[in-house]
Amino acid sequence: HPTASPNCNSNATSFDFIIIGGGTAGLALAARLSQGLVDNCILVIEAGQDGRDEPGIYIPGREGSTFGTKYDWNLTTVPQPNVNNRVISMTRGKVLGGSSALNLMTWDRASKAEYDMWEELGNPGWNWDSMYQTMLKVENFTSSPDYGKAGVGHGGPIQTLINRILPRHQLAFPPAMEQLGLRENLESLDRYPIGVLRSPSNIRASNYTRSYSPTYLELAKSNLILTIGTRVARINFNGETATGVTLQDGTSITASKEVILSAGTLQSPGLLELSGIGDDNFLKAAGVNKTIYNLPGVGENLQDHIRTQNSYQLKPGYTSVDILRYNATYAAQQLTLYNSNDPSLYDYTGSGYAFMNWSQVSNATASSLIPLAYKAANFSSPIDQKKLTYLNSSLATQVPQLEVIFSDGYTGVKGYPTNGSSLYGAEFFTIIAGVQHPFSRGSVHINSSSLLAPPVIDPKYLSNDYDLAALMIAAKYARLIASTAPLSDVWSSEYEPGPQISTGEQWQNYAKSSMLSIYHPVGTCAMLPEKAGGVVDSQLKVYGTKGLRVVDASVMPILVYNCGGNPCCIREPPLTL
Ligand SMILES: Cc1cc2nc3c(=O)[nH]c(=O)nc-3n(C[C@H](O)[C@H](O)[C@H](O)COP(=O)(O)OP(=O)(O)OC[C@H]3O[C@@H](n4cnc5c(N)ncnc54)[C@H](O)[C@@H]3O)c2cc1C
Repeated sequence: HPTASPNCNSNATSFDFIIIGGGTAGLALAARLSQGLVDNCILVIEAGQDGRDEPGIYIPGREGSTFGTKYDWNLTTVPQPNVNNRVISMTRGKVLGGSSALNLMTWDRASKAEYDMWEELGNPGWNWDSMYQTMLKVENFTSSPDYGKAGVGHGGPIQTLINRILPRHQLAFPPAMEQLGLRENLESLDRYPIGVLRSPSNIRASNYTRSYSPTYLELAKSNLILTIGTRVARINFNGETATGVTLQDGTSITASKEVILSAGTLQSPGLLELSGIGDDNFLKAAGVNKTIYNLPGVGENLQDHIRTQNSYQLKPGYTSVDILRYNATYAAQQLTLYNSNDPSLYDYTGSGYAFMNWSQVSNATASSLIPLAYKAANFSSPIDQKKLTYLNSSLATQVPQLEVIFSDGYTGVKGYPTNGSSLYGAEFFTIIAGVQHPFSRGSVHINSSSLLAPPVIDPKYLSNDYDLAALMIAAKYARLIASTAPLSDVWSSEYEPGPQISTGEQWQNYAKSSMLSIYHPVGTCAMLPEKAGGVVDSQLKVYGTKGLRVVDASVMPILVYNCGGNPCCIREPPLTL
């Protein structure tokens, strides 16, 4: 393709647009800008390396193997007093593609009502109808008899499919959920997700590799310049106008039109603060000398999904992905099959899902949780008011409150049995149960003017009785699911938490000791009116500035069920430029 200008190359020191962060949203936006503004020169600056040749990233069945490696920012929360003072991992991709390189490849979408709520919160144009059309443009679904026709897109860059590998014992999950009153829903991506289903995954059908945001680069023209392994230290300003960025090594690069921040929910706020945009008090305490704009919403409103997980030992005759961890010969055979593009256990991604509201757990559950929600809610917060609406209006039947994931293999907190122990070599499945609209909202801020100081992440997990009770109910319900036929026929014992947990107090303690994040932090540069704590307006422009936007999952004002900011959730341009 012809370049915008001969000066649009990697040696340039001036660009039209600079995008900070070549992650999920950053690369999608960069490619669409490149296509739409062919005369403009666009620079993407990504701190991580290119991981497209890394098997831990591209082999679906190796999902999770990159956590804690150089591809992960290895962020953690501060100790969380309500979960036994534990420090919770906040896995985030530090690699081209960002967290889409590390995520678990579940391709799903929230309910219509949850997107419509963004508009009701003061963001004209951000509703199901407009976002759905652009979300469909993201994907190219390979049709399957195991999934419906509505809700899937065709012709987009991200390849999605129904996984060809299905653990035999997972076949018992949908009928167990149906026994518990849930219906099958094979069009879960089309407005109403409630039901039990086999979820699509973002995998390329041609070679069974992860299909994720770097795929967008294939759409880009040569006016897109990508710099990897380079960290932005701050955004530069002339008065209130963003003029470019300074890199970690001190180099300055100019943006003549816009700087676009896409460093993710946990790092975009810090870059704003280091650049002088945020709550004046935080900036001063951290040693940031110059305030460009006092914007107290920066880094606040942190919301995340929470989960527990129960694990069950499979009866003899069932093979789970656990075999790949203890049987090296079998694992090598499966890898050979994978590398020959034959069906292999390494194709595996989680696909057993159920979404439901509290009444579907039981009417008594809904009745007991609603008063706790009213106690937990901050009535001056529009976010909390909307969360109450989900629970206590006609929307209660449409908006999922509980997500259940049938996860093959052991994915608990206690740990897989150690080599030498009697259960080493046993195989498990895990029922993960996630609370979708918790009321806890926390924050992420800098506490130092040094770029290298990790952000102070405090999600305030389980800081109210609703979240704790909901998580406890979720854990108990996971046992009920496992104990319902025909799923009850495939396992011999509950490995975690174990049958000794039975009283209300014990379940409560289990919820506290086993709670984990489900990796969907959002909301810290919220798209809300400024007086409601917003950081960006409905064009994603940062209040009090010119030439600066934020486009990543941090702008989501209110958590949507399950989908944490995958491109399936993030709207593509056009915005007004
Ligand atoms: C383990 C895990 C599992 C998940 N599973 C799913 C799933 O199955 N389905 C689903 O829909 N969602 C899932 N999610 C959520 C989803 O992946 C994220 O919400 C989404 O990827 C966030 O996109 P983003 O663009 O906001 O941020 P990111 O994709 O994280 O992008 C931020 C980018 O900015 C870069 N960066 C940060 N600071 C700087 C700097 N100073 N200079 C330059 N670059 C910088 C980072 O390296 C990164 O590449 C999961 C997430 C994780 C972590």
